[in-house]
Amino acid sequence: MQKSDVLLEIRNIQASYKEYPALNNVSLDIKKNTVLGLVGESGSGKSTLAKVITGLLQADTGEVVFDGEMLYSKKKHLHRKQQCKQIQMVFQNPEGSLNPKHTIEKILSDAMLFHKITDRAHVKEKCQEWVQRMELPEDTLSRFPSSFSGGQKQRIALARALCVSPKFLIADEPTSALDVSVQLRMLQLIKELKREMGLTILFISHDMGVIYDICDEVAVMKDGKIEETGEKEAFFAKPKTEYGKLLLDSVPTLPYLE
Ligand SMILES: Nc1ncnc2c1ncn2[C@@H]1O[C@H](COP(=O)(O)OP(=O)(O)OP(=O)(O)O)[C@@H](O)[C@H]1O
Repeated sequence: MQKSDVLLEIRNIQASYKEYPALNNVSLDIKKNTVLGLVGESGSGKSTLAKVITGLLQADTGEVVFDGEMLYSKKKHLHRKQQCKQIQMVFQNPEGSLNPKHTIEKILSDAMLFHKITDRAHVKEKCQEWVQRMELPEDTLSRFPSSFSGGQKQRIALARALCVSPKFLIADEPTSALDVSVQLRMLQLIKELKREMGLTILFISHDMGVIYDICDEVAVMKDGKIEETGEKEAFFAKPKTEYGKLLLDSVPTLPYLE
């Protein structure tokens, strides 16, 4: 693999909460235009890795290189604003990224104006485009986050993340709180937007059916370490490690595989 094919290089990251070592020498390459599924049991360090990539948590050692540029190393934070624009995140709980006191119009326009995606004269039009793209109700822009269903809130959070035209999206269990039909539509939307926007995605999930549906590659985490990585098809056909095998064996059904 050529270096230029890689969007995000994570090199030897160690990260801890006080004395607790949550990430132990994690290295991972994420290729441009791919969806990498990050799986592993609860507490294995998946969200911690996401926090390090987004800069929410400072790593103790290691480096993160984004699109050939050092994002940070040796506790130094570089290119903070650039990082905010290029790397966006959606969480299991969309409320976390939606200010309850702001209308959806304010939430979307503040993000686009801050990152200079458009100017004041055109921002409302852009907000409206996102409402349509996300198949949200017509009156969405004048409403507050609490007035939407879980699935709608998650689509607003996705619009909030993608309206600033990031290159990289971290999706941390974005569909796990949704019922199955709403979950399927959300996954379809993510796939469509990935194609349209040329996004690279780190998709964290416990659901191996969802991972199979949306990902190109899989990385397995256990106890703060990467156990194995590989192409999705190869992983699902024959995991390289006992733990990978255990994860697949513990899945009762894989509806997306049928
Ligand atoms: N703020 C925190 N303070 C102390 N320990 C934490 C904190 N956040 C996470 N941890 C610990 O770090 C380890 C990794 O947690 P993390 O949330 O990254 O796991 P995860 O793989 O994302 O789990 P899940 O799948 O349940 O979301 C766990 O043992 C967790 O208890």
